[in-house]
Parts: sequence; C-alpha cells; structure tokens
Amino acid sequence: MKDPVRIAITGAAGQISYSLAFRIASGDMLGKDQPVILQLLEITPAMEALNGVVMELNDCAFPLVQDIVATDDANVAFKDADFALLVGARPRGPGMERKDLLEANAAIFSVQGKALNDNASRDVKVLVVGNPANTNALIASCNAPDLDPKQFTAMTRLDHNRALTQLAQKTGKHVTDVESMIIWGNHSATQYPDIAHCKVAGKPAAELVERDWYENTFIPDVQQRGAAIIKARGASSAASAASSAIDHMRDWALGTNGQIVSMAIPSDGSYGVEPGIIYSYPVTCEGGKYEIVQGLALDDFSKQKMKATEDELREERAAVEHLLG
Ligand SMILES: NC(=O)C1=CN([C@@H]2O[C@H](COP(=O)(O)OP(=O)(O)OC[C@H]3O[C@@H](n4cnc5c(N)ncnc54)[C@H](O)[C@@H]3O)[C@@H](O)[C@H]2O)C=CC1
Ligand SMILES: O=C([O-])CC(=O)C(=O)O
Repeated sequence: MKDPVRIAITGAAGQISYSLAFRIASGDMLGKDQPVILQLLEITPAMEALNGVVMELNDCAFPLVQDIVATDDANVAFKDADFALLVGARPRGPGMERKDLLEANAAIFSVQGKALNDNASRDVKVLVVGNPANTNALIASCNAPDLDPKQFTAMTRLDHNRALTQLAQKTGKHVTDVESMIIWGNHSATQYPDIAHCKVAGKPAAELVERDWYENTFIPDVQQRGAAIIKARGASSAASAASSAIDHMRDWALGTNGQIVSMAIPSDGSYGVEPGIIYSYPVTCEGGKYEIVQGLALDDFSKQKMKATEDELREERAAVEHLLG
C-alpha cells in the first residue's frame, strides 16, 4: 500500500468541486492504488454546505480516502499538501469576460499563495482553476517566494479538450486519433487554439479541414465555448472543468508518454513570450515535471495570435501589480 498523498481543494462546496472531489476520491487523478487525504477549504459562510459535501464523500465509502479535513483556514487546508487545486473564486455570469473577475478574485490568490508558501509540501504541485486563471496563478506564485514558480500552473486543459473534440467531430474521427493539439496563451477569448502541428489519424489536420472553417468557426468556437456553456446552462462549466483539472494533474504527476498537452506555466521566454507571465504552452510531462516542446515552426498567423494573447496577459499583470509581492 502506497503512503497517502495530501490533496487540497479550495472552493470545495462549489459546483466544480462537487464533481472534482468525488472523482479524485475514486482514484481518477492519481490511480486506483494511491490513497488520498482530502483537505477541503471554503469561506466561513459556506462551511455548512461543505459539511454536506463531506457527509456525501463519507457516504461513498471510497476505499482510497484515508481522511477528510474541512476548514475555513487556508493554513490548515494547505498543511503539507502535495497537490493544491485552487478552484475557489467567483465565476462569471452572462456578458462578462473572465478578466472582469480580476478585481473580485485577485485578493484570494495572494492570501492563498502565502499560505501555500508557509504550509505546503516543498514539492507541491499547484493548479489554478479559478478565473482569470493565468493571472491568479501569477499572483499566487509571486506570494510564495520559497516555492519554485514552476510549481504554479493554470488550467487550459479544458480548452485543449474542447479543441480535440471539435476537430475530431469535424473530421469524423475519435478524440484519441488527434495528436499535438496546442492551446497558446491565456484561458480567455484571446487564447490561440493551434492545429498547425496537429495530426488526425496520422494525417496533418490542416490538410483535412478548410482554412475558412479553422479561422472562422473552430478558433472562435473554442475561444467562446465557456460563454456558450454559461448561456445554455445558466452556470459555468463544472463537470468538464473538473475532468480537465484531473487530466492536468494526472499528466503532470504521472507523465504523458511523449504526448503533447497544453498547460499554462511560467514563461521562460520560449517562443519569444515575455518571461514570467503564466502562458499556455505545448508540454510533455515525465517524472513529475513538465517541459515545453521546443522548435515548432510558427507562421505569421500563429505569431500574431500568440502575441495578442501575450499582450492581454501583460495587461492583466499590470492591473494586479500591487498584489505581486
Ligand atoms: N480554468 C478553467 O478552465 C475554468 C475555470 N472556472 C472557474 O472556476 C471557479 C469556480 O467555479 P465554480 O465551482 O463553478 O464556482 P462556484 O461559485 O460554484 O464555487 C466557488 C466556491 O468557491 C468558494 N470560495 C470563494 N472564495 C473562496 C476562498 N477565498 N477560499 C475558499 N473558497 C472560496 C465559494 O464559497 C464557492 O463555494 C470560477 O472562477 C470559474 O470561473 C470554471 C470553469 C473552467
Ligand atoms: O467560461 C467561464 O467563465 C468558465 C470557464 O472558464 C470555462 O468554461 O472555460
């Protein structure tokens, strides 16, 4: 039997966590042989609702769950955490862009960055889901000077997975036939879903679909999928966001076997992107580490799209300069 790992989830009484916590508890993230201790954080007014979630987790009698901690104190929630999924933040409503949440949510991530710095395992892997996810991850990282910035990531895996399905459906193939999808940049309407390096059942994707569909349907549909879900459901994506968070953490921890996935990570200047901002790149993962895929050829269309989303991230960073520690 492996030693249990500690997994902190914030916003644990919210809608994403209502799927996320149960799937992690059942072994979907780290495997059916990995015991877990769940450390659940909520704000004080939501503690009663969180208690209900804990009751339900207990009622599932999950074999892998060794303990459940429910708290409104970030220092307790992050104590010795090996993984931290920062979900707790206000979601957007109809007509809002994710960066409209910057002011409402940014303060949460400076406090939680400090609490991670002071309490988490020195090897903690942090995934920020709460929007605007990239800049929130930057705020958390800047407030955690004793942790390596590379330990702070943000989620663009949902965009990546959305893009896989759109392309698979268009080409009449299955998602597992699609390789080397890339989401560049911000988890926002400026993100650049890039199929230039993508293959579908071994054939270059760009040769299988019309350029007009790619530029005028695929890209905007992936960029706007979150808004489409809000319009349809009256609430933002929850189960799909939880599923992608699990994909992100599982791949980071257990590896991708050479497959390319998209993760928003601190830029090291690769592809000319401003160092330090949390930018989504194509990566492969092995041995608990991710590495940016280097040497991809970029045409002018790609360069221009990558620059637009980088510019937005620089603007978001400037807007929260006072929270960057
Ligand atoms: N990166 C991505 O791909 C996606 C990100 N999101 C974002 O995830 C976030 C959460 O979404 P939902 O679960 O639908 O929202 P929700 O409103 O259902 O749940 C959020 C929970 O966070 C809690 N919370 C607020 N401040 C907190 C704090 N300081 N510490 C701990 N908990 C706190 C709230 O009490 C609430 O229970 C939103 O910002 C949403 O926009 C949603 C979908 C995809
Ligand atoms: O769109 C939103 O606000 C929620 C989200 O990030 C997504 O579904 O991609």
